[in-house]
Amino acid sequence: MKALGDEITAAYPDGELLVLGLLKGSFIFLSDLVRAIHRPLQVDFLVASSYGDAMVSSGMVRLLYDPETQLEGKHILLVEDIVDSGRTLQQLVELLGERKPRSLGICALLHKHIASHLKHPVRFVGFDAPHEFLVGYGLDHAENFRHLPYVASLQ
Ligand SMILES: O=P(O)(O)OC[C@H]1O[C@H](OP(=O)(O)OP(=O)(O)O)[C@H](O)[C@@H]1O
Ligand code: HPA
Repeated sequence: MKALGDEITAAYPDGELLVLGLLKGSFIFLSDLVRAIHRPLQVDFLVASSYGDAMVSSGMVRLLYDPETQLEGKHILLVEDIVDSGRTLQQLVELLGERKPRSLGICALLHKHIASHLKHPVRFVGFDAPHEFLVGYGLDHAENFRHLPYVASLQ
């Protein structure tokens, strides 16, 4: 976490930084990450869902909570727990881009590197992940396992 926090700190030498955590999956990662970033920042959340109880994306990303914080003119760092098909990111990047941020960066704890169509690269990646269904450290299957203090595979 220290390396990722240092990398992010160095990437934003100036300007307002808003760290936007994508819930629910990023709740543990986000709280560890913001404490490893050593510069002033604001935190808000976005709630989206596309998996429900399934292990494959429904393809439809539902936005359940939209951040109240003003995004215009700020560096936005969107924090994801995992990038899998990339559909969630693709749709959220389009939505957030319309709000005229100064920049839009993406940070993911885990990246499966499946998505070849991602228009917006994931700039900060914690770990490359296997093509397996992962749970723990915020990640769920049917709302279970989020509390595990480690990441495990269900395969
Ligand atoms: O790259 P993708 O295939 O779009 O998958 C990644 C997204 O799927 C999961 O969210 P989910 O919809 O399960 O909601 P959750 O965060 O509440 O678990 C995960 O937290 C990511 O946000
Ligand atoms: O591997 C995964 N685990 C949990 N949630 C997910 N959402 C997309 N991929 C995954």
